[in-house]
Amino acid sequence: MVVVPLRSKKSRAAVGVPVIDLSLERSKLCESITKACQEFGFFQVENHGISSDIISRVEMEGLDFFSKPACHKQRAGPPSPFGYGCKNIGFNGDKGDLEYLLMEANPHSIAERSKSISTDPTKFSCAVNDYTEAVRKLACEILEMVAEGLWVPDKSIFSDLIKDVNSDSCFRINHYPPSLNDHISIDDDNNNWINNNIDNNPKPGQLFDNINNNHSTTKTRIGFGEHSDPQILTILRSNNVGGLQILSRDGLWIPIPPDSDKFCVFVGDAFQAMTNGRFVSVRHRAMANSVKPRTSMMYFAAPPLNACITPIPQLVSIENPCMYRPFTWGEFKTTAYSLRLADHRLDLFKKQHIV
Ligand SMILES: C=C1C[C@]23C[C@@]1(O)CC[C@H]2[C@@]12CC[C@H](O)[C@@](C)(C(=O)O1)[C@H]2[C@@H]3C(=O)O
Ligand SMILES: O=C(O)CCC(=O)C(=O)O
Ligand SMILES: [Fe+2]
Repeated sequence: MVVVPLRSKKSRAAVGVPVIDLSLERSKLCESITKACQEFGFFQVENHGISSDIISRVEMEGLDFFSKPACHKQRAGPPSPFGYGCKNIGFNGDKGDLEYLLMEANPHSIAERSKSISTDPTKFSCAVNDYTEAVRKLACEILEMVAEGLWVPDKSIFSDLIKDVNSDSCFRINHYPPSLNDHISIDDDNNNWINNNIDNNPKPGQLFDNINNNHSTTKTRIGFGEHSDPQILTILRSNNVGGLQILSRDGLWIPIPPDSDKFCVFVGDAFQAMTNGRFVSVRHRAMANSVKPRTSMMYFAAPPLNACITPIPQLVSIENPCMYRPFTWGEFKTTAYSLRLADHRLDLFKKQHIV
C-alpha cells in the first residue's frame, strides 16, 4: 500500500490517503483494504485489471451525450430518480453545478433507458453493460477481500448481495461544466457557493478556500454537495480533472488527486451498518471550480430491495453491541430519498434513536 502524503494547513499533519496496488499478494491486500475501510472509509486502487477499452467506450458515450443540445438531453429526463438530470439532485431541493445520467445497473433497464439517451441505443447499452459488469466484478473481489480481512468465515457474505440478479445497484455519469473563479456559470442563485473558513462546514452563500480549508477570498463552487453514499460500496472513476474531496475523521476536507487510471472506492452507509460501525461511510463532495470539464462515473453496489441489512454476528459482542436495528435495503432507500443530500440517514436506524 502506498500512502500519498497530503499536508493540511490547519493540522499541519500529513494525511495519508491509501492507494492500493491490486497486483500485490492477496493476504496483504485483504489486510490493507480492510485497514483503509476502517481508517478512511475510502481508498484508491491501481492495477485493477479493467481494460482501457471498456472504460473509454463508456466515457465517450457519456461525453457524446453531454455535448448534445439541452433539448436532446431533456428527452432522457427529468430523473425519476433515473434518467437525465441537470442541477437538481434528488427530490428535496438539493442543487449542484452538474448534469448527470442515472440508471439502474441491469442490462434490461439499461437497454430500455438507452432508447431515450442515444441515437445508437445498442452501442450505448453495450458500453454501459460492459463497464458495469467489469466494475461489479471488481466490487465483488474487494468485498471478498474485506470479508477475509475481517476473518469472517463466509467470504461471500457481502459480495453475494451485489451478485444477486435482483441487486439494486445503479450507475451514474456526472458532468461538471467548467466554471471560472468569480464567475457563476449557471443559475445565478448563489446556492452552491460555500465558505469553510469558520468551522470547515460548508454553508450556502459563503466563500471557501478548498485547498487549505481556511479563510480566503477564492471562490469555489460546489458541484455535488457533501454526503455519504447510501449503498454498500461505490466505485468511482474520473477523468484527470480534480474536484473530489473526502472528509477526514478530524473534520478536514482532503482533495483526492484525480487519476483516470485509478478507481476510488467508498464505504457506503449499508456497509457501515453491516460492519456494526467498524467501517464508517465516508462523507465526500465534488467541487466544480476547474477551468476544464470534469466527468466521473460511479457504480453504486447495492443489495436487492428485500435484503435485510443487519450487523454481521462476527462483529457484534458484549463490548460492541449491535448498533443498528435490522432494516431492508428498500426501507433504507425510501428513507434516504425522503431526506436531503447532506443528512445523516443511518442515524435514524441506530438502536437508541428515538423518533
Ligand atoms: C438528495 C438525494 C440525492 C440522492 C437521493 C437523496 O435523497 C439522498 C441520497 C442521494 C444519493 C447519493 C449517492 C448517489 O449519487 C445517489 C444516486 C444515491 O443513491 O443516493 C444519490 C441520490 C440521487 O441523486 O438521486
Ligand atoms: O462526481 C463525483 O466526483 C462525486 C459524485 C458523487 O459523490 C455521487 O454521485 O454520489
Ligand atoms: Fe457520492
